[in-house]
Amino acid sequence: MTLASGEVFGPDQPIALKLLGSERSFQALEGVAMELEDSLFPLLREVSISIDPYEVFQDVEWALLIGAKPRGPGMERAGLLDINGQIFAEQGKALNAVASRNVKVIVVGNPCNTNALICLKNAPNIPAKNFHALTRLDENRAKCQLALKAGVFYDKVSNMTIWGNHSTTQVPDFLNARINGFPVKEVIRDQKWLEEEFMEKVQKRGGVLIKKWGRSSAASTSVSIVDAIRSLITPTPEGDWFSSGVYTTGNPYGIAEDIVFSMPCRSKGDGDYELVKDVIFDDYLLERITRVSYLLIY
Ligand SMILES: NC(=O)c1ccc[n+]([C@@H]2O[C@H](COP(=O)([O-])OP(=O)(O)OC[C@H]3O[C@@H](n4cnc5c(N)ncnc54)[C@H](O)[C@@H]3O)[C@@H](O)[C@H]2O)c1
Repeated sequence: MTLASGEVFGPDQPIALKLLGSERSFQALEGVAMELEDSLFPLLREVSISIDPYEVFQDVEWALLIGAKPRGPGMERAGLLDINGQIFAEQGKALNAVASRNVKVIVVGNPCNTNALICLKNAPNIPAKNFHALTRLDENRAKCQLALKAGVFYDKVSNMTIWGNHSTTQVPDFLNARINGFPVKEVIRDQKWLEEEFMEKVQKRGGVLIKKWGRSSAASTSVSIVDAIRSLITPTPEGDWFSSGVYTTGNPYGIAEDIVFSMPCRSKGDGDYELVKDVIFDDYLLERITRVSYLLIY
């Protein structure tokens, strides 16, 4: 709805929404398409549905890969990876064959870092830099927790990096984050809270929400997808940055090459990004980043 309303790509940019479904979700998607059509969005010029990624991805400029099989009771992580690996390998091949050469791909379906890596490996004709794993929801959650603790509005929290994976092993970086322009540690003088409560709250928030609500977050996830797109098509405010799970080859931090890892990014607003160089590390942060990059490789 937000995409169709013009709030993301601007009031002068007509859009076509192509929805990729599975056989099981086709009817539900027809319902979604009806909702979109009946909303009479002036910028929405086309809504189409298919279960064939080669049809849906034809010439697309933005691909939001959300559909994935959730982990069911008793299912091993390896089993989930196997099923989702096949989905994202097929979608990567289809993007490689028919999407715009400039397509930006945001992988939401979990495990999103691994799925993004599988997808980009199957799309060798599209720059690996164009693939993102969504960690913006984690960034937003971290900003929210810091704002609540400091008693400020959340827009006062900046420079928030999520390092690593969209999972409980992620590293929310309170060393580089700022509140009202000051280092977090100068505003929240409670190292124990930062190292223990804050980290755990952000890492486990998704799971806690599922327990309470009975399903995974939907509203805040869609807001974070929109935030992630906006961050790539709007110049990043001076001195600030955003987090995204991106391809590590050539990274300046010493993180293992050839994986997808959430790192701090800046954009000129042209859809592209560069990694931020002026971040600082201490032993606590380095040790945690090393641990999560090790977990992603092995
Ligand atoms: N990265 C993040 O921050 C984040 C946040 C929330 C959810 N997620 C993940 O996003 C995914 C979707 O979450 P959800 O709550 O909407 O799950 P869901 O189970 O409600 O919906 C998944 C949908 O994908 C469809 N689907 C399955 N395989 C498909 C395929 N091959 N092609 C097209 N569609 C397919 C299913 O039919 C279903 O309708 C999950 O993997 C979830 O873990 C990630």
